[in-house]
Amino acid sequence: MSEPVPGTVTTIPVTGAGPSENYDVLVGHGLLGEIPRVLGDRVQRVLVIHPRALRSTGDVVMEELRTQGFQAFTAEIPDAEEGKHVQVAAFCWQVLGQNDFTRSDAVVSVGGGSVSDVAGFVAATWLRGVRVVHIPTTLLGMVDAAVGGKTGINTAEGKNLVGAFHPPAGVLCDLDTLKTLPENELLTGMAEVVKCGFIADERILELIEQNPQGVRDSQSDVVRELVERGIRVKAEIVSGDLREAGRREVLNYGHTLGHAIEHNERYQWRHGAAVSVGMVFAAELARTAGSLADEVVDRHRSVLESLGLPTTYRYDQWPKLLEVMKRDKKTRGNLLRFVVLDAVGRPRVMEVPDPAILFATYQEIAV
Ligand SMILES: NC(=O)c1ccc[n+]([C@@H]2O[C@H](COP(=O)([O-])OP(=O)(O)OC[C@H]3O[C@@H](n4cnc5c(N)ncnc54)[C@H](O)[C@@H]3O)[C@@H](O)[C@H]2O)c1
Ligand SMILES: O=C(O)C(=O)C[C@@H](O)[C@H](O)[C@H](O)COP(=O)(O)O
Ligand SMILES: [Zn+2]
Repeated sequence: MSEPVPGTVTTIPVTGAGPSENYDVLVGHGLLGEIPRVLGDRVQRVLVIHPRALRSTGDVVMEELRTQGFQAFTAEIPDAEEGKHVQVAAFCWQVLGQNDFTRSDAVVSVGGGSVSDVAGFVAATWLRGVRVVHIPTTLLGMVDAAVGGKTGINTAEGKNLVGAFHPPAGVLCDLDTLKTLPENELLTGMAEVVKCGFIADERILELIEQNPQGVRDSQSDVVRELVERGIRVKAEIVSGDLREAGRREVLNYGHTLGHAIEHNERYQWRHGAAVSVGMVFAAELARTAGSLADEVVDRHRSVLESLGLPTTYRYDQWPKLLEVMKRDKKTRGNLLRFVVLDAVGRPRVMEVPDPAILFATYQEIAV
């Protein structure tokens, strides 16, 4: 077990509706040894949920837990979006049941956002809620999915349609785990970092623009700064609105079209890639409405394309995308709602009652 390097652990606090919903996100190297402390004294049994690709990290976590006197069990789940399925949740519930997990026991997720989403949902629903600790192993998981307590699974009709708000007891972002992450996964995760840049922290955009090589190296100083800045943006927003009664919706920037594209691609596109197209669409929508300057729209394309992310989608798919977007969680009745910008750092929600406006905007990104 690697020991944390003294002085290099960053702690970012997140607050919920009450003290039991407060937790810390730790960023650093060699953090896996922190798990027992984050789990707390009362926990006896721990279910470690991970996909096959993270088996060796899962084994390290299991070993650490057993060394510390916990009863540790494992559930190996299908990879990526295949894991966000009700049958996978049912499998995990079965493992919890067969091993007598009580309300004082816990779940640990080891993996990307798909794993923290389904493991968080399992923890939220088992006995109506047990502790969960997330160990994100993708950039996207660290800056976004593991933080904030949104959990969920997909259904045939759409993305994340079933879920719960269930804040973790803690999040351990061990940057060492990113060493094995393929570059494509690092870059698709950057889409959510760019999102944080556009909605709240322009310095993020500058860092990406100024460090085209550094952003491709998961162990670089600039990636660590981006991870920490992304987490701070998310932590600040969810701390005021855990259950998405209002402002938290801005974290959905680019997701209305993005989720529809993921569904349309049968989840063969990564989430971040779809959100990248969705952000350009949202920027064009704001330009159509006359609220966003041309140069900010252009900046969306230049930043995202510098990361190798897509910014266009197939023209003939519009009717199918529109159907799926009607089930977006921001929709109210028949009214579609989109997060748009008035400027960098100034997001708001825009209601779009006229599908013709959406179609006209879609033509700006369609190929
Ligand atoms: N709950 C939230 O707030 C929230 C926020 C953002 C995204 N999400 C969800 O997160 C999911 C996307 O997460 P993601 O991009 O992390 O994808 P992912 O979890 O599907 O992981 C992507 C791939 O990377 C592999 N992988 C993970 N860690 C690795 C490592 N260290 N080394 C090598 N391979 C590794 C996985 O096995 C997988 O094949 C989507 O389902 C999205 O909806 C949720
Ligand atoms: O945390 C949030 O709130 C977000 O919207 C973050 C998104 O990046 C994330 O993809 C989230 O899972 C989307 O949530 P949904 O409510 O649109 O399913
Ligand atoms: Zn997202």
